[in-house]
Amino acid sequence: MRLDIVTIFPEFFDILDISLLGKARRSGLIDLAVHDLRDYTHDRHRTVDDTPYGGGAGMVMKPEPWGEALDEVLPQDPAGQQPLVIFPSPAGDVFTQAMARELSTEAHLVFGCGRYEGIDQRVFEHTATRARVRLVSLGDYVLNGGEVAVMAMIEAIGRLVPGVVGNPESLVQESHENGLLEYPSYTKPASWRGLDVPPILLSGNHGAIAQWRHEQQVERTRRVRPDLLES
Ligand SMILES: NC(=O)c1ccno1
Repeated sequence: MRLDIVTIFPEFFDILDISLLGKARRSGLIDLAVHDLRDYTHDRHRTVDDTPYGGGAGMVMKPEPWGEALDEVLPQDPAGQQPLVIFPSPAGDVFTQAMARELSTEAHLVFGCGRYEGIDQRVFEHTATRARVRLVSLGDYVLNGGEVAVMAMIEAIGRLVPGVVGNPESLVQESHENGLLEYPSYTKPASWRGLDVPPILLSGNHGAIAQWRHEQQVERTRRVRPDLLES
């Protein structure tokens, strides 16, 4: 999987050199490049924003730097499947585990990190003439920019790329994978500060353990996220 990130804070993504994603990059499972939007400006101040047409508070990201950055990142003649360009936005489709799994099968994802009051609308329109474009939201709240959202999405998507997580079994019983929240987990010691591990987990009866875990998932989901049981 190829990942490109366009941002005015490239150093924000230095953390992607460590942990599972860093290992996936070194093994070649994931090819990631971060691009500084200011490298596509041509004035002394490396300007990426300007005042909004129609007035209003704040600044809007100029289209020209975005156009030149995406000229470099997107294939000029997309022979194969067009890349998917994702712009984090509170106005986007809500990011879910199902979406993460869907996106983990993409060959090339490009993430465009907006800042200020947002990106000139024509960037989305022009990019859609040469790639698939999706606005995606982490949830109903506003961040100062897209970088935090892109970090979360890359983590959620990257870990689902085959080979990134050592034991794929560990991906199966996670929250939201089967529409339910995960069951509670325990490890040694069997008793800690007067709190004991549920005896069923020490029974060695794998069938009974699986049943108990499913019951825990349903109970936790009903208590915390009843909406998941409606879908
Ligand atoms: N809710 C979000 O994903 C978001 C992205 C940028 N600002 O907010």
